[in-house]
Amino acid sequence: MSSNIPNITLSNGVEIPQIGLGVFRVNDPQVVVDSVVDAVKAGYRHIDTASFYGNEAAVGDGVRQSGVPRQDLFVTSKVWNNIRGYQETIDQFNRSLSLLGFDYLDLYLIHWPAAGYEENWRAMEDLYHAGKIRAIGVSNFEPRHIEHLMASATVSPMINQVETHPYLQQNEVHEYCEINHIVHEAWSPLGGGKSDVLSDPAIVDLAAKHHKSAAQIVLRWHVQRGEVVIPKSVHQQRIEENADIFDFSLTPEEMRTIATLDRNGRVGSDPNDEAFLKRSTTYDNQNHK
Ligand SMILES: NC(=O)C1=CN([C@@H]2O[C@H](COP(=O)(O)OP(=O)(O)OC[C@H]3O[C@@H](n4cnc5c(N)ncnc54)[C@H](OP(=O)(O)O)[C@@H]3O)[C@@H](O)[C@H]2O)C=CC1
Ligand SMILES: O=C(O)C(=O)[C@@H](O)[C@H](O)C(=O)CO
Repeated sequence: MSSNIPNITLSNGVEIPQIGLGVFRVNDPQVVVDSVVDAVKAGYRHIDTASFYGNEAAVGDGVRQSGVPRQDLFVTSKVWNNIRGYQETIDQFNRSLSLLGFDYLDLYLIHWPAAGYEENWRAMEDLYHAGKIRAIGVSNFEPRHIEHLMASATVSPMINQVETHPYLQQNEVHEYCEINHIVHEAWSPLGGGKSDVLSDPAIVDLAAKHHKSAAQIVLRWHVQRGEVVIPKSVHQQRIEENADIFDFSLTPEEMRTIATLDRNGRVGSDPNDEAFLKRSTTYDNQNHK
């Protein structure tokens, strides 16, 4: 099955497929490989991982078993909060590249705005200029974090990946990114399996009206806002379903209806939580939790 997933052009001209497969909390390497292969079969050309997820090697294996050339796939990884300083960032990037079995990355993100992120960024700028990374960005950055970064940066972030779904619409971040030519990428776009958003009556009504699933309505809402989304599933049917959202559209009134669902429905950690940011510098993988 092929799906016509469109690309979005980043500020440096690099194109990123608007839907990618997320693999956070997919711990069994074979399940990671199978999910990546299933996603590519379903038309995905974008995979989102991180050193924190502990599955970069399996993602690389999935890419090599997908039957699609590496250069036709867009792979993201991220540097975690325990990596402090310029050289540590360079070394961590090279560890991720080695685990993935790649000689370049399409996108590399600072995972959270932990103290000293300016130094992480300086290393990423050099890796970008050296052609080891095609695009660089940030994750979980509030506008104030980006403003602070830009005081010393020479390359502007091309993406900001933040928790976003109808119960946490991140409109301030969305507008800031739009004004500053930074693509808004949504993590936990379906609520991370920890939200009631997929059973919200308004979403369920729209799903019935469009003969689509609630997940497809939510993902269509994201893409019509111009966001990149990275839904995670380990089930082939859902992986296919999540990409099958380009044969319908939501009307302006329906988009306005979903806009009214916004509430502080955060399912993950909060970048404004300094205690979390400090604590997270002591973690080196997701299994600390
Ligand atoms: N930068 C950051 O700080 C963060 C980045 N991320 C990235 O974002 C990705 C996506 O976010 P994530 O939190 O994983 O979760 P999502 O919001 O993508 O939701 C995934 C959950 O929804 C279920 N699901 C998937 N598709 C459907 C469907 N069509 N219908 C019903 N349920 C469905 C999945 O179950 P099942 O697998 O059983 O189908 C899973 O439990 C992550 O995998 C990771 O790559 C995530 C967190 C933080
Ligand atoms: O936010 C949380 O509580 C999580 O577990 C994840 O957001 C994790 O911190 C992460 O960044 C995954 O990419």
